[in-house]
Amino acid sequence: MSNGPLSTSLFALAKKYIPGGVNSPVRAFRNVGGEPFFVRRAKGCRIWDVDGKELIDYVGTWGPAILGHAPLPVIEAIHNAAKDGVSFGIPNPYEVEMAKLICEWVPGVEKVRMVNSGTEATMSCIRLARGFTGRDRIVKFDGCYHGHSDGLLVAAGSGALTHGRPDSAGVPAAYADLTTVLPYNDVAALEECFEKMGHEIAGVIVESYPANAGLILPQPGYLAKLREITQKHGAVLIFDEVMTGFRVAKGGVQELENYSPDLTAMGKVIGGGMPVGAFGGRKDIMDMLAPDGPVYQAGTLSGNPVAMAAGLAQLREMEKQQGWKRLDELGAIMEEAVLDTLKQTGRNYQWYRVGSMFCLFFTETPVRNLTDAKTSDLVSFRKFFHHCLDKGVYFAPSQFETGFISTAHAPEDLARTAEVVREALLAL
Ligand SMILES: Cc1ncc(COP(=O)(O)O)c(C=O)c1O
Ligand SMILES: N[C@H](C=O)CCC(=O)O
Repeated sequence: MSNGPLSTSLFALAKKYIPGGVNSPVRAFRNVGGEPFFVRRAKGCRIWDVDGKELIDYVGTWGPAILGHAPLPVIEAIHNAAKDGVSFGIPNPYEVEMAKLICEWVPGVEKVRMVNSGTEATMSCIRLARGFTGRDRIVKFDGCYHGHSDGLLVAAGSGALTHGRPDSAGVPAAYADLTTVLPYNDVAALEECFEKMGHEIAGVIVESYPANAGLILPQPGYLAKLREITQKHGAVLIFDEVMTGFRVAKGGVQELENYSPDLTAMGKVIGGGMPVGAFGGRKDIMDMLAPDGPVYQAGTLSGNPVAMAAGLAQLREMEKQQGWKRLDELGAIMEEAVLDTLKQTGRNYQWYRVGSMFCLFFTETPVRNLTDAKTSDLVSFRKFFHHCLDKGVYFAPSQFETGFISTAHAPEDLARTAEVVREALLAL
C-alpha cells in the first residue's frame, strides 16, 4: 500500500529524529517493504490511520488489546485512577490487588513483583535464577524472544529475527557465552545439553508457546520433559508468558498444560495497554529478592497505579464476559474459514492456532522449530501482507510474528477477513 500524505510526511520527519523512524524495530515494515502507517485512533478491532484509512487489526498492539482497543471499562479505570495521581513511588492499594489476582489465577505463582515491561520481567527472572542456584548458565531456545536484555538477545526471535539480527551487536561475547541455545521441540538436544553441563545450568527460559518466530506449539510430552529435566538437575524452569499469559487461558499456558514452572514472566494483557510487566513464582525463590534477600531488583514506576488500574479492569472484564471462551469460539470461526480458503486455493500452507493466537506459515513443511519456520516463502508472505493491507486487513508486518483476535472482533469482521485472505492467496 502506498501510504497517504500524512503518514508519508510523518515518517520522513520521524526518520530525522528517531533511529529508523520507529521506537521498536518490528514497526518499520523493513521485511515486507514499504513504510509504516501512523495511527490516529483505535477502537474495538479497528484502527484508523492519520489519513483516514480504516483497518481491521490483528496485531492488537502486539497482544495487550485482548478486549479490543480502548474498551470502556479500561478507559474509565484509567481516568479514575489518574484523577488521584499518576505515580507515587510509595505502595498503593492497586498493586496489592493485582498481586493477589495474579497469585490466584496463575498456578505457578505464589508471590509476584511488578515491573514496567516484559523485558524487565524476563531479565529479572534470569538474575533470580542465577542468585537462587549460584550458577551462571542459562538455556534458551532458537527463535524464542524474551525482550532485549543482553543475555537473551542470542538466537532471538521477533524483530531480531525479522531484521536478520538474532544476535545483537553490543552484547559482550563473555556474557553471550553464558547462554546456551537449543532447538525447540528436540528432546535429544535437551538431554545431551543437561548431560554435559547440567551442574552449570541456573535456568531454562522458554516461551511457553513460542510466538515470536510465528506460532510454534510444543510436541506432546515436550513441556513435561522440560519440567522433569530441570527438576532433576536443580535448574529453575522459567516460563515466559509475556505473550500467552492471561490470553490463552486465565492462568496462561501453565493452566492449559498443567505444568507449573518455578518462575513466570508476564506482561502485555495485565497492563490493559499501559506499560507493564510482572514476574513471579515459587515463594522460596521470590523471597531471594531485595529487600528480603540478596538479589537486587527495583523500579521507580513499578506498580504504577494507572497501569495497575487499567490491567485490573481489563482482567475483571475478561472474567465477567467469559472472554477466553469467546476468544476460542472466534478463533475457531477464523480457523474454519482459513482452512477452507487454503483448500479452495490449493495452498498447503501451515496454519497454527491456540485460542485467539494464530499464524499462517507460507510453507508446506510442518513447523516444529525455527529451522522449519525459516522454510517459509517470504516473498509470497510479503505480497499477501500488502494485498490484505490494501483491502483493509492489518496482519503483523512479518512472517515471524503471531496474530491476535480480540473479543471485539465480530463474526462479520472475521468473515470480511476470510474474503480478503482468499483474494490475497488467489493473487499470489
Ligand atoms: C514472549 C515475550 N517475552 C518478552 C517480551 C518483551 O516484552 P516487552 O516488549 O514488553 O519488553 C515479548 C515482547 O516483546 C514477548 O513476546
Ligand atoms: N513480537 C514482539 C513482542 O511480542 C513485538 C513487540 C516489539 O518488539 O515491539
